[in-house]
Amino acid sequence: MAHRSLNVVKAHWRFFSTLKPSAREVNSNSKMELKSVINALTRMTPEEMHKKMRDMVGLTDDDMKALAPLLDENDPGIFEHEPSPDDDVRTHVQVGDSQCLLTGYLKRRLEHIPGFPRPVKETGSAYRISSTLHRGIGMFAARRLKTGDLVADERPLMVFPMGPSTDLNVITPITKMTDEKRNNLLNCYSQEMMGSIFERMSEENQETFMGLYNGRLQNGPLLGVTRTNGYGLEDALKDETEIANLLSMMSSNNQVLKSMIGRYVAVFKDLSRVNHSCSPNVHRKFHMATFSMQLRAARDIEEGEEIFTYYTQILLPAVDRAEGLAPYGIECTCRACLDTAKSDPIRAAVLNYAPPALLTSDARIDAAVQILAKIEEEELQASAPYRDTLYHLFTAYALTRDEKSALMYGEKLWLANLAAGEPLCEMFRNAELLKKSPQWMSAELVAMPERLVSLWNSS
Ligand SMILES: C[S@@+](CC[C@H](N)C(=O)[O-])C[C@H]1O[C@@H](n2cnc3c(N)ncnc32)[C@H](O)[C@@H]1O
Repeated sequence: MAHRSLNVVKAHWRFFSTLKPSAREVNSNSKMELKSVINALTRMTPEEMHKKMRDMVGLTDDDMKALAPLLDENDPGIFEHEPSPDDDVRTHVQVGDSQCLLTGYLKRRLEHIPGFPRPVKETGSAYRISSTLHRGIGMFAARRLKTGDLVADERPLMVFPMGPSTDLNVITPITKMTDEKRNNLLNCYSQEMMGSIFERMSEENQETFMGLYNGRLQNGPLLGVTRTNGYGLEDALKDETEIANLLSMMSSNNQVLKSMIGRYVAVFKDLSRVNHSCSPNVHRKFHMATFSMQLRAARDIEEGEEIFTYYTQILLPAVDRAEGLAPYGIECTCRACLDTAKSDPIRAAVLNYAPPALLTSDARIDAAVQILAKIEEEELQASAPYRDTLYHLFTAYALTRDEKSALMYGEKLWLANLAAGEPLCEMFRNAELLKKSPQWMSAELVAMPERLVSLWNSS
């Protein structure tokens, strides 16, 4: 519950930190009074600000309860880390059927999650795995899926660390090597790690693993399969202590090595069959609490449509995407790669779009609406600018009190957050809640500066 309230407060804080410039624009007559109100607001702690706003707009305790995000079932809770000598020692850990090689720190972090591992969700046969025409095996929607629907939730066959351990005896000589020597050494090291994980897998999982596509035969059987099929788990599962250790002791500026330390890769039975598209139709997100990766529909998907994720950054120009896909042996033939003259400028516009803190002028709203249209036309709903643009449009229309447009964008925002696995999504789950959101409440006040000042003075 404390978590929920904190999340609401954080959302309020995020909104109010954008309030200052627009409130000044709204009515220059009450500029001085407004300025002092807003100065006072920005000096408050989030808790104080939250209480003040509640009192001013007359929200009841029931309203606040309804507004609080539902319990985040994937929340792993807080971990107070007590340093221990085995923090950086790697040990084999089995989670369900998954075989993992994790540091002592990460093992303890997982064990600290209440109910770990929490159950993986049933997806009710939302997908099937079968052959594609030109991309080997792929994943397909077995029924119609709506934006935000869960497509798959799966534990990995194996999880292994990307980099060497941060033991000084290992790191120091590595940082002094030439690129070629270092790569060779890291390959041998990774082969060894992979072997030790593989031999612990059940026979069935070993067979499944070896049946996955190997597009990197030059890396050998185990490492080849892993590099073809592994998903980087990024911030969802990482060892912060290894990263902090490395940064404090490494004088070398080797970015590749730095990006590997503390990071993990996971290989899956079904999720590793999902092919790449530069306009992917799902989000993927790993959750520590269930120790599983979820795919959710980023837009509506028809029955029989292929499910696509991304293997490279989708907003980059086609030539840069091709570079990212080359190690997978992929020459992408998606619509965007076939018509780069049309697609590249659209993606550049989306990538470079930086909405002002508040969009309240017509010209700014028009610019955001146009960017949103480009995102939808180019099918980039799985990219971060989609949610950002929806958030800004919802806020702008709430502030300009265009209820119909605000609710339309608010609902899209809720679905987009749900699809991305963003825990705050529940705050916007229906029109009633949208109308009690901080954005909506502030619209009432900012649109009438005199009322804001008098309410402020009386509350
Ligand atoms: C993780 S696997 C995906 C499943 C794979 N298709 C299979 O048959 O198991 C990655 C490999 O799939 C193929 N692939 C994935 N996306 C592709 C695409 N857009 N175009 C062509 N091949 C693709 C490439 O061979 C790539 O190395």
